[in-house]
Amino acid sequence: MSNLSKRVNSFLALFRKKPEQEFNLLILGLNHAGKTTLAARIGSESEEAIRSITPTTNQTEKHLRFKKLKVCMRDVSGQWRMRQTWHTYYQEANVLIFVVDSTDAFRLAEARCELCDVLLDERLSEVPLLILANKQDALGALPSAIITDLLGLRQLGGRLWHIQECSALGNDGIDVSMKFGTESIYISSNYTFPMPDHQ
Ligand SMILES: Nc1nc2c(ncn2[C@@H]2O[C@H](COP(=O)(O)OP(=O)(O)OP(=O)(O)O)[C@@H](O)[C@H]2O)c(=O)[nH]1
Ligand SMILES: [Mg+2]
Repeated sequence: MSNLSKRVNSFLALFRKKPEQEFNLLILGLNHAGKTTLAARIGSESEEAIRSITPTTNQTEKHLRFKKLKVCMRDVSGQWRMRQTWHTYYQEANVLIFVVDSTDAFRLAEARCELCDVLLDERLSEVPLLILANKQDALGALPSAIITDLLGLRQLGGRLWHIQECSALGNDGIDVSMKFGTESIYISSNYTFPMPDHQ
């Protein structure tokens, strides 16, 4: 190729559309926390489908568009023996969503241990963390301030994190949660597109 055609080619390349990047949201948490219900809610599934969700056996992936971003949501099982497979999804994660059942005070210590383990992994060291204090519609749900203490979130240091009360089943607090999700993608990946408005 001549020098001239090389230069023309590189000039034209400036105008070619880059393939759109897809961002990975990894949804973790203990079994029964509400991860699949959340994923179905974000994916705008029907009420009937959302209310007939059963425990996850295989991980599921949903590709969708959220606030102008192309997103892949990974929802994995929180059953004890399946937690050993979580690490296989760390490498690609851009945002980690950790769902807790706010009504299950007894299992918050277990959730804290699992979360600690997850956050110790080097592959997630730069990944923003969104904690969802789910099931706020249910009687006895603990507020996010108490869950923050019980999970030891104030000791997270420099990591970008946020805790949000929500009800995946009642569709409450999901939009505001995802606002953190998308903003943290923009911040952590230096994504150059304009920030979307969140109306
Ligand atoms: N009251 C209430 N129940 C919820 C909420 N979110 C989920 N649930 C219920 O909690 C139960 C477990 O929900 P799942 O979404 O299957 O939980 P999961 O975290 O995916 O569980 P695994 O797949 O076993 O890891 C279901 O009966 C849901 O209907 C919520 O916001 N409020
Ligand atoms: Mg599930």
